[in-house]
Amino acid sequence: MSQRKVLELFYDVVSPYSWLGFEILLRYKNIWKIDIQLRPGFTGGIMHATGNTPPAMVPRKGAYMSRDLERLSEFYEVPLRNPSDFFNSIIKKGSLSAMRFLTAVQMSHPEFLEEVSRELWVRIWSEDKDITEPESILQAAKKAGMSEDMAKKLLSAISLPEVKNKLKETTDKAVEYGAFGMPSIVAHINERPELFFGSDRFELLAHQLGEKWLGPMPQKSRL
Ligand SMILES: N[C@@H](CCC(=O)N[C@@H](CS)C(=O)NCC(=O)O)C(=O)O
Repeated sequence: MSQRKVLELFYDVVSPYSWLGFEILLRYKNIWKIDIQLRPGFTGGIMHATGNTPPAMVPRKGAYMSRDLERLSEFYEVPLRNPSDFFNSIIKKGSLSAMRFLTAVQMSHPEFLEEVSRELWVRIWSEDKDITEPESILQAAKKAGMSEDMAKKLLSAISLPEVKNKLKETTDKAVEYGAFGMPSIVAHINERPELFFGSDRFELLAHQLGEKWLGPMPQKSRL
């Protein structure tokens, strides 16, 4: 039996394009028979390490991005909605505590990683809600089906050096692969890691994997 190809998805919940990449890859998981490794990282760390800046810091790119996301939301059926105060929620408040929480989830209860990630995206990129306060993170964990006890325990772990180091290690690994932003997908094809940046390279990724791109909703596709 042929082995599933491994794809690492480096993502950050502050990044709306990461949400698209995450949902699309998961839709294709069994169609392309790929093994997806979710790798929560920190965009701020990648930007710092590579001298890059978030695209929306250029006003014209920010305006384009806002319309781009509206169109992509409809196309991919992911309920993205631009936050009312982009600068405050995305740039100023950011996602460090949320990404440390996801790292703690990954380390101790990886079975919740997918759903807690999604609930954090729903808060920040769909419901225009905070993801930085402890109560906000606990709410996301609860909606993901985690018990309050477990969520509180993981939340108290986010200041531990092991958790901080693991997030840094994941971020550094993405940079080592050549990443300069999020999402970054690393496909292990014929033992060679191939980096794909963004959520708009799926057609190319499919080609490289020797698979078919069936559009945004592959389960519904009649191609
Ligand atoms: N064209 C990409 C854009 C992805 C993107 O802009 N990602 C942001 C974070 S939300 C980033 O890290 N950008 C770095 C860059 O553009 O250099 C897509 O459609 O997914």
